[in-house]
Parts: sequence; structure tokens; C-alpha cells
Amino acid sequence: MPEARLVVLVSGSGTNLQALLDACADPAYGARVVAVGADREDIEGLARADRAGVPTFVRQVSDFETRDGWDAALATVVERFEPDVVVSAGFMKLLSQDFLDRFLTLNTHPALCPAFPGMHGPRDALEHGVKVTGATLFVVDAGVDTGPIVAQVPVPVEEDDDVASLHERIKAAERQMLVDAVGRIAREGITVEGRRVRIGAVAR
Ligand SMILES: Nc1nc2c(c(=O)[nH]1)N[C@@H](CN(C=O)c1ccc(C(=O)N[C@@H](CCC(=O)O)C(=O)O)cc1)CN2
Ligand SMILES: NCC(=O)N[C@@H]1O[C@H](COP(=O)([O-])[O-])[C@@H](O)[C@H]1O
Repeated sequence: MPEARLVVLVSGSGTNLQALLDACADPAYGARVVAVGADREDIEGLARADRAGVPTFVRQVSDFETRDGWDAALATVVERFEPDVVVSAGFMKLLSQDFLDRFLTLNTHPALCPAFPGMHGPRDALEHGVKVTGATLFVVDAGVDTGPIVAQVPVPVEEDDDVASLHERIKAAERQMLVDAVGRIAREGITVEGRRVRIGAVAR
């Protein structure tokens, strides 16, 4: 079976991207990162792609007259790389329904969806006082962190956690979840029926 082609979108440090790049070095993993895209320049995520010899592209909202124009330009460049799956891994821009209609897009979020959506999952979980939080991989829909759930991993909140320590522990679990789920999707396929997602099986 041919390797699944991944386009990964990033906005920051790119440790989730790095975990995918490392996993893809093993041919048995079944996937290859064919391009990395970002909404801003000069981020470590793009440097990681450069070091791995993976092509990169940047489309900044501020370079376009409208948000729709940015979104269409992003879709155009993503399309060039013919992805089987787009992985939003720390990509801090909302994607339009038009984009999502064109590409199967997964997003990893540092909370147990549907709890604590948005850009500050670890902070919001800590402020709420939950004892367990975690990370979620989901199929992106037009809402914010509302899409059908592919995988989740729990992470206990420690007494002395601050936002940084909690987010770091979530990220360690999140990377493993992402690599495991994307590899299985690449090798076994994915079925999405309504809100139910199955890897390697026909939905019932
Ligand atoms: N349609 C969707 N797009 C994306 C989702 C999603 O669930 N639906 N998830 C993200 C990532 N994300 C949280 O997981 C997220 C990203 C960005 C925002 C947001 O409000 N962004 C602002 C700009 C913020 C900035 O540039 O600093 C915006 O887009 O204008 C909320 C949640 C990937 N895309
Ligand atoms: N709502 C989106 C969001 O909060 N995304 C989060 O940003 C981090 C990116 O880390 P990374 O750049 O090191 O992979 C990850 O924890 C990801 O879930």
C-alpha cells in the first residue's frame, strides 16, 4: 500500500510535527510528511521541517484582503501536495467549511473535548479545577474543537501544576496519541459517520 501523504499545519514550536517526522522515518509507519504549512514566518515548526528536508509554505492572513482570500490561498497550496490527510498540529487559525470540504483534516487539541475548546485549553482546565484533563484528536468541522473524536488521552492535573507544567505533560501524551492514531489511519483507513469515527473498521 502506498504511504499516506500528510500535510502538517503549524503555528509555533512544532513538537507534534517533530513526533510525526520521527515516526515517518520508519517505512513501516505508513505515512510521509509531504509538506509543512504555517500562518506565520520564523517559527521553530518551519525550521524543523527545513531540517528534515520537507518543503514548507507560509500563508499569512495579513497578506490577504479578506479572510476568505487567505483561506482559499491556503487550500490552493495544500492541494498542490495532494494530501490524503491534513494534520493541524498547533495551527492557530480557524479553517473554513470550504477548506474542510476539500481535505480530511485532523486537529490535536490540549484538552478532553468537548471540554475547554479554543486557544487556551490547559489554562481553562486549570482555572476550572478539573483533576483530569488530556488531549483530543478530532476530525475538524466548522465549529471550534467540536468535530468527531478520533482519539483521546487522559492526563492527571497535579496539585502544584501551573499552565506551563500542565501543558508540557499534556503535550508528551498528545504526541504519542497523535503518532499512534495517524499511523493507524495511514495503515488501516478511517471511517467517519456522523459523530462516530472508526479506524480500520466499517462504521455500524
Ligand atoms: N474550523 C476549525 N478550524 C480549526 C479548528 C477547529 O476546531 N475548527 N481547530 C484549530 C485549532 N484550534 C484549537 O484547537 C483553534 C485555533 C484558532 C482559534 C482562533 O480563535 N484563532 C483566531 C486567531 C488567533 C491567532 O492568530 O493568534 C482566528 O482564527 O482568527 C481557535 C481554536 C485549527 N483550526
Ligand atoms: N487549540 C489549539 C491548541 O491549543 N493547540 C495546541 O498547541 C500545542 C502546539 O504544540 P507544538 O507546536 O509544540 O506541536 C499543542 O498542545 C496543541 O494541541
